[in-house]
Amino acid sequence: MTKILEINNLNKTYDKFQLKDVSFNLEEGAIMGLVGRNGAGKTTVIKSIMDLIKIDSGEIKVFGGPLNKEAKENIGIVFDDGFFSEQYNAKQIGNILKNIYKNWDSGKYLGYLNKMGLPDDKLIKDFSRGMQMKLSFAIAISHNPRLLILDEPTSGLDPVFRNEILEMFLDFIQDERNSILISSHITTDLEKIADYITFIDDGEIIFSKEKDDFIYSYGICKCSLKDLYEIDRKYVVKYLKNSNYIDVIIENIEEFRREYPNLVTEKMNIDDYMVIFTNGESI
Ligand SMILES: Nc1ncnc2c1ncn2[C@@H]1O[C@H](COP(=O)(O)OP(=O)(O)OP(=O)(O)O)[C@@H](O)[C@H]1O
Repeated sequence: MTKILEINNLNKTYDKFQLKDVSFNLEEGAIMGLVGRNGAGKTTVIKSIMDLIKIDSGEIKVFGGPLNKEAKENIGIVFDDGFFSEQYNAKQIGNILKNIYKNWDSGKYLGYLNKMGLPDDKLIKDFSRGMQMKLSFAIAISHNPRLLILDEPTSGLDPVFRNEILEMFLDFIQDERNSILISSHITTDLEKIADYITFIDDGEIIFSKEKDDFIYSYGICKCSLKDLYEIDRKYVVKYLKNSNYIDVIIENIEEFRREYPNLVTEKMNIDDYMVIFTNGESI
């Protein structure tokens, strides 16, 4: 598989925060969800990829090479904060961008505005947040990028809006050449559309793997402290004490179920993993 994005041993230090040897890859035709709690480093990774901040060390390749002008033309980016030109309407923005992007496709842009029910004559400052996000997406996609990078694109949107946007993401990767890197706190969205999940915690990658691999290899065991001490520690990623039981992240869940048929286990989801991992203890 061709790699669209390769990040190797990325390090970046702020006063009180560090990205530590961050490495992961994104393949052609795939959607990768980047998850982690507030302040884990997701936006810092995205800014590093886009060369918006100076990194300390590491190597970042897009489309197999450095982020040059041509590579930038092939990336569409959506950040969650604010809109760059609120005093314009969507039509005026299209006219500006067609002079900036070599591959700007006016027909596609107007088609997206239409499909998303966005008026082209209303000032952007009068758009709702959902409308602004949809417009950001239409802009990001209308210069025919091969890689979309989206930082919290669905936060603050209602489920109907979110669903429409998720459908557009799936549509975007249909041709199997395009890829998406999407950071989100709405892990249920990622469970719906992502092929890969990368979990970052306190500047470190905890795992980066296929979503199906995540779902099938991990599970939760709900047990007592006594049970916990009887479980072979090779299965235990972390555990979290609750008021009257313990949640344990179990690795290699199928084998675990065969070895401990009497213990109660449940399917793992990304939210549970993040909560137990970040608040829990190692054995
Ligand atoms: N310019 C900066 N100077 C100093 N510290 C910074 C700067 N930008 C970000 N940080 C710190 O780096 C850490 C990671 O921030 P980042 O925005 O990457 O997290 P995030 O995972 O995107 O969080 P969120 O989900 O809340 O958006 C935070 O502790 C933040 O305060």
